[in-house]
Amino acid sequence: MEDKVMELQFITHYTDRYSYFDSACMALKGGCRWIQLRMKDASEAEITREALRILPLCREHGATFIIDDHVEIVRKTGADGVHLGKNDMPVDEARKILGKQFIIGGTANTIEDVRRLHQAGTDYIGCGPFRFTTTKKNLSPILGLDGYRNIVATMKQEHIELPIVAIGGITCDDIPAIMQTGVSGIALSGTILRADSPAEETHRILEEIRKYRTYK
Ligand SMILES: Cc1ncc(COP(=O)(O)OP(=O)(O)O)c(N)n1
Ligand SMILES: Cc1ncsc1CCOP(=O)(O)O
Ligand SMILES: [Mg+2]
Repeated sequence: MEDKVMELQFITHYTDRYSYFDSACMALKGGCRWIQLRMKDASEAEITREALRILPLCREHGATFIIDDHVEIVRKTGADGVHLGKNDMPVDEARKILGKQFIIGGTANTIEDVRRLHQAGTDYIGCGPFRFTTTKKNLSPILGLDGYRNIVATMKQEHIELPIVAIGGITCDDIPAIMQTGVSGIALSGTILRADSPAEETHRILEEIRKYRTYK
């Protein structure tokens, strides 16, 4: 996976305003090239149906397509990868099923989580929450800027090289400070879905991230 793709991951979330497909369309229109289909409380059949609509759209835009939680749906649909948290299938088990060709992301809230995910062979880490958000139930403790600074510093000391994507309640105004903690990118949902123009907001967010991002 190209380093450049890891700048912004748009995560879908149920709203009365937009379908999952429409929200993915708007993020892609705004220039995002990394989409995560997250459909909490939906059946496997519903997630599979939506994934099969969004996958060709991501292919047309040269975007990476990740599905939340469901290793088997990723394998069946040929999506690019899966995102797994502490209550999902362990990353090493998912790796045995998916092999090296698929991307596996993992959720971390502490440096211990990062170490464990690194050992297990994760490709990137969604690290958060930055602040409180209603998009996810049962949030882990809030990290804030200091949380990211400490995690990034310890990773450097321990030579752990893994892209860290900050997540949780992030808006465009937060991006300069978060990017300056040394994280690789940003994952978000609500701030794009609540915007008057989600595509324009995606574009604005990407421009902000790019001001602070150094490409390897
Ligand atoms: C990029 C990214 N980071 C973290 C998460 C959260 O995953 P998880 O802890 O499994 O919680 P749910 O999203 O499944 O509710 C994520 N999805 N994406
Ligand atoms: C999936 C997830 N994991 C931690 S916070 C979060 C939700 C991110 O969405 P938002 O940007 O709306 O807070
Ligand atoms: Mg999960």
